[in-house]
Amino acid sequence: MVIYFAGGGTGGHVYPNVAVAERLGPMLAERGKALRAVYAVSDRAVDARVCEAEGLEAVALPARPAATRPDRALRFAAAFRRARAVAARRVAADRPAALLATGGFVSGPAVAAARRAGVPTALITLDAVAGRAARWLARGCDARFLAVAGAGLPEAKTVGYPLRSASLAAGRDPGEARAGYGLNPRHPTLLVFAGSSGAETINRGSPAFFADRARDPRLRGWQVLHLTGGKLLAETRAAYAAAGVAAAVRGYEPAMGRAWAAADLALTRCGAGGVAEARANAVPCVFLPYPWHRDGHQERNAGPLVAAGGAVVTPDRVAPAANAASLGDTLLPLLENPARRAAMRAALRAMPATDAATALAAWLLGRAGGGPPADGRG
Ligand SMILES: CC(=O)N[C@H]1[C@@H](OP(=O)(O)OP(=O)(O)OC[C@H]2O[C@@H](n3ccc(=O)[nH]c3=O)[C@H](O)[C@@H]2O)O[C@H](CO)[C@@H](O)[C@@H]1O
Repeated sequence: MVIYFAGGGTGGHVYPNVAVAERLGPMLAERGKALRAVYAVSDRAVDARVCEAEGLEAVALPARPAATRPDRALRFAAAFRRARAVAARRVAADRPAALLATGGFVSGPAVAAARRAGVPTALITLDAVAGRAARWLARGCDARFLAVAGAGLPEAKTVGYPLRSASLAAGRDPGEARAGYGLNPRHPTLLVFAGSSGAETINRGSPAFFADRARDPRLRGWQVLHLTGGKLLAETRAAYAAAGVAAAVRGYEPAMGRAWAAADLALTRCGAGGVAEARANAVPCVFLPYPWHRDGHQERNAGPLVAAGGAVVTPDRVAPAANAASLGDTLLPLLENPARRAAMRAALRAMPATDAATALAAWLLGRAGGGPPADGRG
């Protein structure tokens, strides 16, 4: 059975689809059917990298993000039509039984092509704020789901965020995870990363924070696992070395569960995926929201974790020196206080669990006409 999964432009739009396919495969197998998952992604390098690493069958659509400037609107419309035409050709050839979209600018043309071909479509809005594009897209889909209640699509059902197994720390030993990165298995570890693409402000700000406090006894023993997103790899490595901090600096970790398992605390953005993983893995966080979004969705994504007492939010002040100074007020009190970190971890563990991947897989199965399991169970 062919199912289409649309969403791309960043890892945060592809991985939730992988999570749903992971659940749907066994459900179909129980019914004597095999899943062929086809991922409609963007033609950006970041999507190609994720699809290659995950071994996904991908259709790269030449879509572009919606333009806010009027002089770019024509270019957006032309790219939309081109991407829809590519998607339509593939949909006609593959005849998918259903399509799930996670948003991002490739979802629009993919959903449009599927609808014209009569394919049932669903949208999951991952962020705590449904932007203009998500609201527009939602109108064209047969079913609407939310990862976070109150995101601004009143008729949508809240199911939580679909998490793939590779992003879960469960079953991994923290000491072994640290040793796997060449770190001391017994030392406390700060995980630093900025979503799927990395951020120069965090890649520079975190080493600057440690450099400013090179001899501070409160940081004694701490080591860092820093995933740069491929940006400034050599510079970040050199900056930690100059600050005298034991650090494993990597470009990208395909199985984030390993990194979460190694972590006692995380310094990160609050993209929908990062927040959901921090919560599921019960890792306390200092969140630095992406500073250039106008709708404040990253701050809102972090809201439930902050309200539960499992995370704090502090603005990304962009300049490394400014971030190094402000992290002194937010990160330092957590680094030096194991009891507070333990309380934050407990607060995250107490948050209610969801299983969005199963809920979405069940919708796809129902709309695709999966039928009952072969052994007759309902
Ligand atoms: C700058 C920007 O606009 N970011 C948006 C983008 O985030 P983006 O895709 O960057 O971030 P998310 O936090 O949603 O997801 C990142 C994913 O990448 C994974 N990962 C990260 C680093 C690594 O080395 N390996 C790895 O696998 C994480 O485990 C996570 O699953 O889409 C999200 C979902 O709409 C939004 O909330 C974010 O605001």
